[in-house]
Amino acid sequence: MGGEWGQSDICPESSQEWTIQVGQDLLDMDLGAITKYSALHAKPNGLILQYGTAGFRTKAEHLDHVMFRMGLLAVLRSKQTKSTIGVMVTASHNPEEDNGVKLVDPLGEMLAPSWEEHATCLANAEEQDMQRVLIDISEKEAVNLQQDAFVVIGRDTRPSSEKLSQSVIDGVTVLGGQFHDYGLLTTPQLHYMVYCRNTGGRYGKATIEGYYQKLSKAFVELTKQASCSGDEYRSLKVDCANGIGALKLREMEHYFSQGLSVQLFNDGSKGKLNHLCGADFVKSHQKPPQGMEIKSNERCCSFDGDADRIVYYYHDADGHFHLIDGDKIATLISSFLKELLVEIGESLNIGVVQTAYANGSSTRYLEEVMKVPVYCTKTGVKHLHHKAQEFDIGVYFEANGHGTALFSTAVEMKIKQSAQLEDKKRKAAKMLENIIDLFNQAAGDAISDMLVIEAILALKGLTVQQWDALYTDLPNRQLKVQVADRRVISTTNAERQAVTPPGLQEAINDLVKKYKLSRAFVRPSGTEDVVRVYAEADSQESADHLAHEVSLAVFQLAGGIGERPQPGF
Ligand SMILES: CC(=O)N[C@H]1[C@@H](OP(=O)(O)O)O[C@H](CO)[C@@H](O)[C@@H]1O
Ligand SMILES: [Mg+2]
Repeated sequence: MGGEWGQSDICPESSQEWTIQVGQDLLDMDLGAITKYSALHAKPNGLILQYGTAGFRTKAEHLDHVMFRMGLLAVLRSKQTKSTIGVMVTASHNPEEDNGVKLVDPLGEMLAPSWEEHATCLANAEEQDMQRVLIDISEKEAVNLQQDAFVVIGRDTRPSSEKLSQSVIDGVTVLGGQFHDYGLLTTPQLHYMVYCRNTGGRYGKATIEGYYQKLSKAFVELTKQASCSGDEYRSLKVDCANGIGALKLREMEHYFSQGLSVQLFNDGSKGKLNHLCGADFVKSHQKPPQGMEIKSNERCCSFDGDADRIVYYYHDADGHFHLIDGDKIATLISSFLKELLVEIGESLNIGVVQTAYANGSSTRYLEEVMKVPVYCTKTGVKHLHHKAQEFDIGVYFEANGHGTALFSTAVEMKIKQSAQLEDKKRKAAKMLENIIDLFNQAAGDAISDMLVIEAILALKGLTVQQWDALYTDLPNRQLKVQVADRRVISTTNAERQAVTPPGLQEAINDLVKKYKLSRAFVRPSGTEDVVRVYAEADSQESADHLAHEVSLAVFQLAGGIGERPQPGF
């Protein structure tokens, strides 16, 4: 995982005379108090962490200082944006012993890139440099320290999360920020709270009740219109990864029970968080979670540890496992939305955003059958989210099940005018209005996505097998390779081609040529200290061979350490 020990080369040194430049309002920061409290959350000497794809993540025992400092940073960001900022304590699908933290920007989005750099500098500053770094950030970002600050905090169910979120609160308070601690929340619920608070309640009420009511009302309205409402459509098995999703789904289920009954598994009452269960396990092992009994053709889904990802699956009559991942979820959602737009008769544009991990069959189906434009961005939802904002309706999903749909103000305006439309169009517009309310537009959300999917399946009268049959995934394999320094690999073209080290891309090109319908790429992970390898081909055997051969090329050309990658999985 992310933690490294050594010298930080990330933060520029500022001038020795910085004290002279400090304006009067900077001195208003109670620097003495910061130093005093910071010592209580001391940084282990030499520990260096990087704000990665999903914030900071490492072993929980190394994170106390990071939490305190992210409390400080959230206050500065709140003052600068004159908005509420969120801080979420979670390590999502990573093991229970890990933890992590990420900041949520005013519209529920991921932290802006320049502030990610500040986060890294602040987290890595040695005690004696803390004041300087804080002042540097305030100066660079022209933070008005007189401004009020408000921070909202949420945490997952990890044993370490409560204490770590208290350290965030310490950081917020020492810089004079106000806060609201929501306690246990899913990550997307915290994003929702931030979005609500910064849009004057227009998006919804910033309470857990407000979240449950908004989504459930939309879901119940939608499913009322479904003509197929047999039991088959009304029950779903949910693997909650022994995480926060179980608590929140249990609280919420009675709000929507007239439209759907959920049966919860891995609800945290006995098993360990993310252990042999959850969306990440199911997607990467391509097998069902432990602790869930699946009868043939039953519709099942898995959340990850902080409930921002979801994948579906079922066993066919022969007992074969079928995974329905984020790509197929995006396909179902975008085809439904496209049909609604056609019915309403509006020429609004719709686009689907994926990453290099999207299965080749999904991209082909979307482009060639559905005639929907598809775009590829770098891994990490912030990239997909950003791209999706360019469309009237932007649907984005990572193959691992993290995603949502975004709707522009143009769409919302058109729907408002729908009262003047003829009957059939009005019905479609009403449906679209409810679907918009059902999506969490601040972030990918397992609970919200689950309800969207369930509503669409019911409205279209689709079984899980019919959904799965939209297209057939190309067999694929993902592997990890250990190297001394994964930064030796740099990529371009939305991570689909390696630029360095020299010779690596040429080697991959030669290997790919040996297989049919094949594709492969490598990239350094943003959340683990590994290089990820992805390969797909016309058969599982070929995909496995190709992935193995590419792993060997990485090992040889990018400074592999430990044992050479072995064939077989
Ligand atoms: C291949 C893969 O699934 N990568 C995941 C993983 O990122 P990496 O940078 O690959 O470690 O964690 C991210 C955060 O949860 C998620 O956004 C991303 O999709
Ligand atoms: Mg997650």
